[in-house]
Amino acid sequence: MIRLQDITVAYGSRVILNHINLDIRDGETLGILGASGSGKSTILRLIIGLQKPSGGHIFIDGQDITGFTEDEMDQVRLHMGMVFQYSALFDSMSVGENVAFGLRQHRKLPEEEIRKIVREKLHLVGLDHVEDMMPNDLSGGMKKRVSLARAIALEPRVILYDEPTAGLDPLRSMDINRLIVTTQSQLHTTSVIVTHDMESAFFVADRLAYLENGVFRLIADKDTFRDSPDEHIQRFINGGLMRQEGRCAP
Ligand SMILES: Nc1ncnc2c1ncn2[C@@H]1O[C@H](COP(=O)(O)OP(=O)(O)OP(=O)(O)O)[C@@H](O)[C@H]1O
Repeated sequence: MIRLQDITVAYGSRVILNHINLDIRDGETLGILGASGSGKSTILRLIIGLQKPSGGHIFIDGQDITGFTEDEMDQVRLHMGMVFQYSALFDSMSVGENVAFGLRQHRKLPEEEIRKIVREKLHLVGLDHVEDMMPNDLSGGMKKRVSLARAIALEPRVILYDEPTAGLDPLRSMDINRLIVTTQSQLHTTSVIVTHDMESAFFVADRLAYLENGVFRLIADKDTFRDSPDEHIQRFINGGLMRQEGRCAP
């Protein structure tokens, strides 16, 4: 389990996260929602150790990782995969090299074994025979798939997704949503997804957490969330869905 306990993040006097608590259960898919700038990506950065909190503690499987050194965090990160907002592939490396990157860094495996794993992971995300292509030759949806293949190459127990459907058209977004669900069920990962995309959130997540003014206004299973009597939450849900249906300006 991942536990954020009494976490505060502040930049000078500007408080982004204000004593928040969050438990992410093993094997669940948690969606984190909230307005732009509310601190959603900050939560992912805290979990993967790219950022330290100003106060509070982060536990992973009962271990307090808050004060971990970079070397200690590297060990923790071996069990985590991250799909970044804009895929964040290395443009100068082929698709195969991108997916193999973590394997080459962390596993002493024969080249043939690495190639086999790369093919397997690319196959899992629905991409065959693309190892020799360069990222710039891929569509946005394909880049996201490669990014996911790279994230799962080391068979992580936790996958963090930052806006996985951002910039994709509705059909490609749904492809990625299905892939997130398939990946979760095949690898039994714990997944955390930061998104603005309400349709995606309701499709992939078991629970949803809504961040506002530095605190969680609501954390609930998705049916409870959808039926919340909180008008603000309803406006957020309906606003988001209306935007996706093109019924109001972004
Ligand atoms: N290094 C920094 N110095 C000052 N403020 C920062 C810094 N990094 C992030 N912030 C601020 O922290 C807030 C939260 O950022 P974060 O990226 O977590 O938001 P978010 O909810 O993921 O936003 P978006 O949906 O737009 O990606 C933002 O208002 C951002 O401007």
